[in-house]
Amino acid sequence: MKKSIRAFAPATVANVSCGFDILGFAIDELGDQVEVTLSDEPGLRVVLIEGDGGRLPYEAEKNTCTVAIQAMLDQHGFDGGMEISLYKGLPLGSGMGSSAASAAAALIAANALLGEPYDKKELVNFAVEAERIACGAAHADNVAPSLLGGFVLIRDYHPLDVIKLPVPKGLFCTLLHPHLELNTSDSRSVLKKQLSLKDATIQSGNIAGLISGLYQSDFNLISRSLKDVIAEPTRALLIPGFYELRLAIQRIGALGSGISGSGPTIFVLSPSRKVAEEVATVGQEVFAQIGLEVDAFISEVNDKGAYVI
Ligand SMILES: Nc1ncnc2c1ncn2[C@@H]1O[C@H](COP(=O)(O)OP(=O)(O)O)[C@@H](O)[C@H]1O
Ligand SMILES: N[C@@H](CCOP(=O)(O)O)C(=O)O
Repeated sequence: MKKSIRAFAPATVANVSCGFDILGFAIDELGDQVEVTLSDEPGLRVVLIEGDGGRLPYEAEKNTCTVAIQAMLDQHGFDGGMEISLYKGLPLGSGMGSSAASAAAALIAANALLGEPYDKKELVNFAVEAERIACGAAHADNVAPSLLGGFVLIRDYHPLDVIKLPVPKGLFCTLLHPHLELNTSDSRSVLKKQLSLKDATIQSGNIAGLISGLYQSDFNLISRSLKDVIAEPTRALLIPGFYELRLAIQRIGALGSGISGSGPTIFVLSPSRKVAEEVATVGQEVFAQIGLEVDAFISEVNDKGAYVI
């Protein structure tokens, strides 16, 4: 029988407001699964995709699963074949790192089939190549937390320097996914190309504050730091209900809200499960008032990341 390995990789919240392209965290349970099977026929082939409504490409050079594995094999030198089956658990263009979860799960499974020549941090180098074809930018703030779990900082891209950060106990996230689709490439195209010195200073203060808050488990500091002057001002205009939700969750004790990745999903951090649940209820009311359906999901920060099933 041909050898197969199946892996799961979680959804992720990239940027976390003040960490544009340099910070992300992983979510529990929601994610993609990929099964990779060794084949006698050389090359990579996507043989099955389920859960995508027939929208994802089977071409190896277009699917993030195969692009990521190919980047790994180019370095590894393996010249056999692999067949890839993708089971999508994440909606496309949602801002929950859908393209990244596929790449991360594919790499974990293929790496395991080869006897784990690479550790998870090394796999990030291959996964960013998949993001390059998915949205035109090799950003690592979805693939790194999806692979490693927890909060992950991308200190540098050249070369990649990926740092796992502590996860404070009792921190909960509510994801509110309005039934809209935003492609990451489109949401990147609305970003302003220049940053003022004033905004660079504000953003630096907040990212430093957020990371300090994670190290100190200081919810108040985390709350004060969840601000974004780079991407949010232009992207929030693409998400109806964004500011109404922010006002509503402030009244019930949430720490803060922001755009998950490039949206339209909104993440809200809370100091307890109880508040996170109230956020889900309030969020559904806010979106109902503007006639938008929304899925709410509550999760602790997933510290495990992608794994072989
Ligand atoms: N395995 C895959 N899973 C998801 N998207 C993929 C995959 N392979 C290629 N893509 C492409 O990536 C784009 C979706 O990525 P993106 O808009 O960044 O969504 P998300 O924000 O959820 O990651 C689509 O154009 C899709 O065709
Ligand atoms: N840093 C990226 C993150 C995109 O995340 P996604 O989940 O929307 O793909 C960006 O802000 O463009």
